[in-house]
Amino acid sequence: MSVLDDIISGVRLDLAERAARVPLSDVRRAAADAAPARPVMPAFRSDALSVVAEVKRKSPSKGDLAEIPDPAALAAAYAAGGATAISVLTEERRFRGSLADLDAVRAAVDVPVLRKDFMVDEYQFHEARAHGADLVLLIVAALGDAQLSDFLALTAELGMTALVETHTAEEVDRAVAVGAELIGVNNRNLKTLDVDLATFGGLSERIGPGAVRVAESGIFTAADVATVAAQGADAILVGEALVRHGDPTAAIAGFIAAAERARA
Ligand SMILES: O=C(O)c1ccccc1NCC(=O)[C@H](O)[C@H](O)COP(=O)(O)O
Repeated sequence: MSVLDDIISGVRLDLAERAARVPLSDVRRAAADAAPARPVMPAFRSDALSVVAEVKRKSPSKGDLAEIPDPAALAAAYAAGGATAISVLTEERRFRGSLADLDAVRAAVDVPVLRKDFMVDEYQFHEARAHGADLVLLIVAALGDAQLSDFLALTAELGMTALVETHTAEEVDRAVAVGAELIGVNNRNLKTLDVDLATFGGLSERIGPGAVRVAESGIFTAADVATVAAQGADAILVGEALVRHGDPTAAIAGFIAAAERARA
């Protein structure tokens, strides 16, 4: 079983437990009653590099990263540095995230908030919206074609935007074919956890100019940002480097400046 399969097994167990406590009909109602999702794409289509800054306590590849006792304060620091969106890991077993983190972050910032999880069931989309998510993650490797298309449609129906994550040429083609507007290339292979920053560069052109291109994972330095920006990244998604940084506000501002220099 791959790491991704293993994570998804745990996600399904936790989901079954939540669904037994709160039926889908209640979650649907809560989603319908939630404040509308914030617009996402205009900010991502601006000329400057967009930074999606992640609240990440722990990961399967690195173990414990940071305590983050106050995710709202961290998110506010990210927004102050110019983050375009905040990614909140809500998976509990492997990342020590929670829906409570999502609630806290959504209440603390005005920028859009991504529910970063392993979305495999309709329930999670209504749940994401009920907890204020403006974006959700769709991992192409975890979904069949019909699911990918249905979940993209459900995301839009709920007023949210999908970040459609890929790692191979075939997955990029599937993301483009389904009409994804925001396509991520994860430099981390979720089956082996190997990280190779060159993955983005190898797939960027294949995405083409129609979608916003997001370079995800393994980005630590201004030089890393310059590399992916020169390869066509419109946005970066960064977790570990920011949660371990003493001054995440300055780090994000530095990433944006590095991209500007690389493109000049
Ligand atoms: O981070 C992991 O180890 C991981 C393992 C398996 C599935 C997903 C995983 N991470 C989710 C992410 O995509 C990253 O948190 C995100 O791209 C930020 O990565 P990084 O900047 O390298 O922390």
